[in-house]
Parts: sequence; C-alpha cells; structure tokens
Amino acid sequence: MVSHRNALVAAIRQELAEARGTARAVLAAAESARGEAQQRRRLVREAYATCLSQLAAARETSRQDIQQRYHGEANRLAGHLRGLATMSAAGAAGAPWRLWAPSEPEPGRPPGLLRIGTISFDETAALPALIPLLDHAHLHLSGPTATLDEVITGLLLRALGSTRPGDVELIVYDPEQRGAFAPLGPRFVGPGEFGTLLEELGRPEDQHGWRLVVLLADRATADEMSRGQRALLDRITRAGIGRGVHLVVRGLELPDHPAVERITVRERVASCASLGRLDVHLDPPPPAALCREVATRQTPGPPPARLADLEPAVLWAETARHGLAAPVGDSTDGTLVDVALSDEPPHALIGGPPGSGKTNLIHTWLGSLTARYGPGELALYLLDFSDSASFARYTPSLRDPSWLPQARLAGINVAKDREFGLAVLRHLGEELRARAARYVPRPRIVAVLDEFPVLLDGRDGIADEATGLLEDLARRGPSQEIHLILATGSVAGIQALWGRPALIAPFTLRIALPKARRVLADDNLAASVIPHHHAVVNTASGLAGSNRIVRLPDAGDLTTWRATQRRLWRSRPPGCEEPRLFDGTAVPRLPSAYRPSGRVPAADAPVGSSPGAVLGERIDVSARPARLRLGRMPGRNLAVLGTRAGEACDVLAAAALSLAAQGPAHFSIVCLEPGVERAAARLVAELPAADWYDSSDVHFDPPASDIPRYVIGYALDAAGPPHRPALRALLDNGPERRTHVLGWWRTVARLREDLAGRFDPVGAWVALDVHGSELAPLYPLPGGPLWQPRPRRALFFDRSVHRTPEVIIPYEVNSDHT
Ligand SMILES: Nc1ncnc2c1ncn2[C@@H]1O[C@H](COP(=O)(O)OP(=O)(O)OP(=O)(O)O)[C@@H](O)[C@H]1O
Repeated sequence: MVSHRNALVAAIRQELAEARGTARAVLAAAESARGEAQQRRRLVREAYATCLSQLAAARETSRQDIQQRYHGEANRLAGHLRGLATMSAAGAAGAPWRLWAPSEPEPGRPPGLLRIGTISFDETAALPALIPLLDHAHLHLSGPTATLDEVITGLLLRALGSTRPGDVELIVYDPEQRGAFAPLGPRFVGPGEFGTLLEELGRPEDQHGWRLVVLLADRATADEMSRGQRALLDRITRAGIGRGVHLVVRGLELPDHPAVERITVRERVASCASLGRLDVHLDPPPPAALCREVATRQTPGPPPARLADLEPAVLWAETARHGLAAPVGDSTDGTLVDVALSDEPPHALIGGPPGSGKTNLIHTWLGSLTARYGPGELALYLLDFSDSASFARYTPSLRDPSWLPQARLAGINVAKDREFGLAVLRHLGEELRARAARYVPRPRIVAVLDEFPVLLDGRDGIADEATGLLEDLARRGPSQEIHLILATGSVAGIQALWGRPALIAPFTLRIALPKARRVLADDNLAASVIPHHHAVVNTASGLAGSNRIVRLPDAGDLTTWRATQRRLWRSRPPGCEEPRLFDGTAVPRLPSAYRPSGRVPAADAPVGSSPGAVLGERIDVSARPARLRLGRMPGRNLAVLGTRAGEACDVLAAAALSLAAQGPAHFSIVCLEPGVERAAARLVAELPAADWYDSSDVHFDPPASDIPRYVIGYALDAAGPPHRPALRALLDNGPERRTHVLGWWRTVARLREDLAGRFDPVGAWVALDVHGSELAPLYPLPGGPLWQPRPRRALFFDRSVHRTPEVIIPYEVNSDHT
C-alpha cells in the first residue's frame, strides 16, 4: 500500500515536474514573442514620426513656394493697377497731398477718376482708390459728418485742381452754415434757398464746363422737402450728368441710378459701390493752404507781369560784387520773383520741350539782368546751337543800329559750326586763367549755351574738349565770377548730363518749363502740372519742396524790348565795343585791310621775310584771318583742293590780294578752266601787277626776280602731262627763289599725278569738298583728318605750323557785291 502510494506520489511528482518544465518553456516563448512585438512597435512608431516630419517639411516648402508666387503675381498685378491708376487719375486728380499741385488737363482729354484713399491688398504696397465724378457720377456719402466733409473737401480740391480755372463752378448748399469748403471759395446757398437751387439746376441751360453741387442736407431739409422738389432732385440725378451737373450729397437719399456712386464711411475706412468689397483707407484731408491756392487760381489774380514791369526804377544801379539777381516773372499774387546767380547757385540749367518758352525765358532774364547791371558789371557770351537767330537782336542790324552794351559775343545758327562753340569755351577758359592770375574778376560773365547738346553730342574731339572745358568752367568759374546757363529742349541731352556728375553737380539752379523732363528731381512733379508760360524755379538741384512757380512775361514784345535796348545803348560808356556776331549762315567778306586798295607799295619797298597769304576767316572768337606764311623755304606752296569752283576762286583771290596788300609782289595768273575766267579776270583787275596765261600759252618758268612772285593757278590739273616737269620744278625750287605756287586742283588724284606721287613740295593745303580719307596722302597721321565737307567751310592744313587742321570760312571776294 505504502509502496503503491509512494509510486503514485513519485509518478505525480514526475508529471508535475514535467508540467512545470513545459509551463516554463511556454512562458519563455511567450516572453520572447512579447519582446519582438515591442521591438516591432518601436520601429513602426519611429518610421511614423520620420514620415510625419518629412511630410511637414514638404508641406512647408510647397506653402512657401505658393506664397512667393502669389506675392510675385500680386505685386505684378498691383504694378499694372498702379500704372493704370496713374493714367486714370493724372496730375492733381491722383497725386498724394505732399506732392500735390494743380495741373493743366491735356487738351481734348475727358476728366479721369479722382483719388479718395488707398486700397491695401495683402502685403502689396497700397494702391490708390479712385472714384468717378466729372462726366460720370453723382456721389452719395453716408457716415460720420466730419469725416464726410473731409472726404468731400479732398474730392472737390482734386476736381478743381485737375481742370482749367473757371471750368468747374462750385455750389454748396449749407443750411447749417458750417462754412465747410470755404477755403475753396464756393458759391454758398443758405437755408430756404434749396428749392430755388433745385429749380436752377433742373433748368436746361447752355453751360460751359461743369457744375459741382454739394448738398449738405440737415434733417429739416429732408423733412421739409416737397414732393415736387423730390421729383426734381430725382430728375437731376437721372439727367444732370449729361448737362454737366454733378451732385455730391450727404443727408439726403438719392434714387437708385447707375450714375450714383455710393460711399459709406466707418471711421476712416470707406466702401464704394464701384470698388466692390474692397476697403478704402481714406486719405487725410488736404492742407487748407492747398485749398486756398486753388481758390486763388479759380478767381484770377492780377494779370501776369509784362516785360516792362521787370525793369528797375533806375537802370544799371546794381553792383555784381556779390552776384547777379534779377526777376524773370512774377508769382500769382503779382510779386516779382528774383533769380540769382552767385556762389550759390552758380550755374543754371533750363529745360522744357520745344515751344515751351525757353528762348522767351532767356530773353526775359537777359533783359532783366542788363537793365540792372551795366557793362562794367556784366558781360554776356551768347551761343545758340539751334538753327535760329534769336540772339541777333542784341547785335546791330541795318534796321536797328543799337546793340546790347553787355553783349561781348553772340553766336547764331551755330548748329553746324560746333568749332565756334569750342572756340568760345576755349576763350572763356583763357579768361578764367587770366582772371585767376590777375585777381580782377569783374565784370561777371554769363555764358548762355542754348541747345548745348549739339556741342556735346558729337562723340568726337570737339565734344571731348568742350565737355572738359565746361566741367572746368562749371567748377572753377564761380570763384572768378563766371556763370553758365545751359538750355535745351532735348530730354536726351539733359539725360546725358546726369551721366557726368562733375559737370551737372554745380548746376544747382534749375528752371523747368511746362512738361520739362529730367530737369528737376525725379520725384518732383511740379513741371508736369504748371500751365503754359509758367516755370518752376528751383535752387536746390531740383529737389521737391524748393519750387517757386513763376509766371513769365512775353519777351516777344519787341517794342518794349527795343526801347530798353536803345536806352542802354545810348548810355554805353566810351570804349564799349559792339558785340562780335558769329552767324553760321553768313559768309564773311574779305576785309578791306587785306586788299591792295589805294597806293600800291612801290617795287623797291622792303619785302617782309615771309608775307602771309590770307585764306579765309578762322572760326574763333576774334574772327582772325587764317594766314599761310610764304617764306623762302622748300614746300611753301599751296594746293586748294575740291570741285567747288566759286570757293576755290575765293581762296586764291583772298590769298593773292592779301599778299599784294603787304608789299611789292608780282603775280602770274594761270587760268586753265574757262568757267572761272571771269573770277580770275576780276582778280587781275584788282592786283597792281599781273600777267595772264591760259591754255594757249601756259608755261611754268617765270623769270627770277627780286620781289616775290606768286603763280596763282586756276585748275592747274588741266595743264596736263607736257607741263608737269616744269610745274614740278617750279614747286620744288620756286620758294627758295621767292616764287610760290598757289594752285587749285580739282581732285587729290590729279594733284598726285601732277606731283608723281611726291607731295613734299606742297606744304599746305585747303580742302573744300574732299573727304578726310581722300586727304590721307597729304596728312601726317594715318587715315587722314576727320572731315565731313560742308558748304563754305574748308579744312586748312599747313604742315609747318599745324598739328591738326583747322576749319576756315573762305572769304567772299569775287561776288557781284565786291
Ligand atoms: N511767357 C510767354 N508769354 C507769351 N508767349 C510766350 C511766352 N513764352 C513763350 N511764348 C510764345 O510761345 C512760343 C514758343 O516760345 P519759345 O520760342 O520761347 O519756346 P522754345 O522752348 O524756345 O521753343 P524752341 O525750343 O522750339 O525754340 C513763341 O511764339 C513765344 O512767343
């Protein structure tokens, strides 16, 4: 029993041990499965987190990208809208108050929109909020009274300021007599006159311009309005615009009609029917001074000053010691406006499109200056590079012998003779140096260069040198009392100055005529809003805020101007010389001093060592003649080149006559072109002694003589091969024996043939219609000189004195007037 029990116990124990072992194994397996599951869960969580952050980053990048594109697009659109707004509300209709001034409407252009505030759209810069009025709408405003009155003031100012004075009649019905808009000078209609006003507006009248009728209705007006008046008001609303009647109403209902623009104001934000759901941030009210200015403009002030009004009580009473000041016109209240030139501002830049009145302004200014400062105080150098003769009035003429005593020089029609402009600047440069050395600055010099871009635009040696000289004069001139006035109608010309800061910087006085561009600072819009015959005078290099608006008198009033010039002329001090006139279209006559008039020097009179043949007038300030010295040296011969026969004859005749006037000489005239025989014969007639040869007896071996002998050859190229050896021998050996050839060849090629390609014996030449490149063989530098032939101008080169050739004007000698 016991053993059975023991065996049973042992068996049970055995089973229990096995069961325990199995349970342990199951537990271990379960725990490992749990560990694995936890590991998997961690991995999944991590993957999920990475995925989330990647998604967030991608979302952020896309968001930024979309936002950027959105801003770009919005800015572009805003730019377009701003451009459109500027066009739709030009000048006074749209300018912010800080830049605001009344503007002249463009002729024939209907009135545009008016600005009342700005619209902000997301982060784009604010856009102007514009609403219609003249020719388009009545305005109905509701909201706080004070703000509404401010809005109305702004709108009225813009409507009045963007139309011509007198074109808008302003009527204000103001039953409470608050006097709003009084600075604008409206016609006020009081309580009790409402009905009469409506009747007046309802009458079809022939009317010029617009009537702007502001109805500031109080409760009583609304309550007491009769049915007839209501009907009348409705009719005006429907039909008024076509007749120029526009209502601006607060406190009364207007009927629903497409012409009624409804503006609802909360605080300083408004909504306007025509602008949809956009919020308009209202502009501040305009400064009262602007309203007064516009009101003065509506009621015409004193008439503008006339030229005579600028004259001082006493002529020449001023000293220029500290500068020059003279009025150029008056302001709207009739006070004269002085313009000064001194250490500051030292120089003036005048601009305005063609026809805007620059010439008129310059004449006015000069007239005003010359009446105040005598010739001891003021000297004028006047250059006009346009094709005009406006400065001629200051020089004597057949009709009027008077001239302006302060004028030293007047250059007219200088457009093609830029060399003359350069000569004047060189002269002023020398004057600057001389003054600095002598410490004697007076008289103050004012140099006017009208249409100066003609001189500076050339991209050539003249333009380079002129720019350098102008820069120097602009910088150092004021300390030596030299002032410059540059004027032009060319925007490109002014634009080019901006690229030369050293040149433009001292031009702090800017005078802008109507519609002038680039004369004032870019954000200074004054020139675009002033009317005809006005100017903006600005002494702060054109900065906004320093403008003076001047009404300019008409300097075309020749009677006044002539009378004044005569008085000045009669008062001129002894020794005052008449101004040098350079006229690009005039041909100078050979002065009598260079003609052998009167007694001819005797054959035994002393002969100068190198008589000078006068060839033409130099383009310089003192109109000196260009001379060719003919000494006893090889090469002292002259070739006149080109086909312009008349000018070639004039050059030869001037040379021969001037030589004859200097001492005993013998002349041999060789004329090989029948077409110029008449000119050659006239020369022979004027010369004291001359032989005549033509193709029948031409020869080139004149006998040696003690006095100089000149062979004046007309069309020498016609002599032909048989005569070439003798001609070459004469050219080669003549000068040392005092025999010189002054000959005309029609082309360089023919001269080359006559000289067998050896140009040395011709030491000097005058080229007429021969291009620079053709002159290369006669010129020391490769390619020939820069020369575009032009009528009555010649290029003179003497290799013994010139580094570069000079332009001369052949004198008129053989014309029928001589
Ligand atoms: N203040 C003024 N009052 C009356 N008429 C004027 C006034 N200013 C200019 N004018 C007239 O306007 C016209 C053009 O003037 P002006 O010749 O001075 O203009 P501009 O700018 O010099 O023109 P352009 O460059 O074409 O020569 C002229 O007939 C002139 O008489």
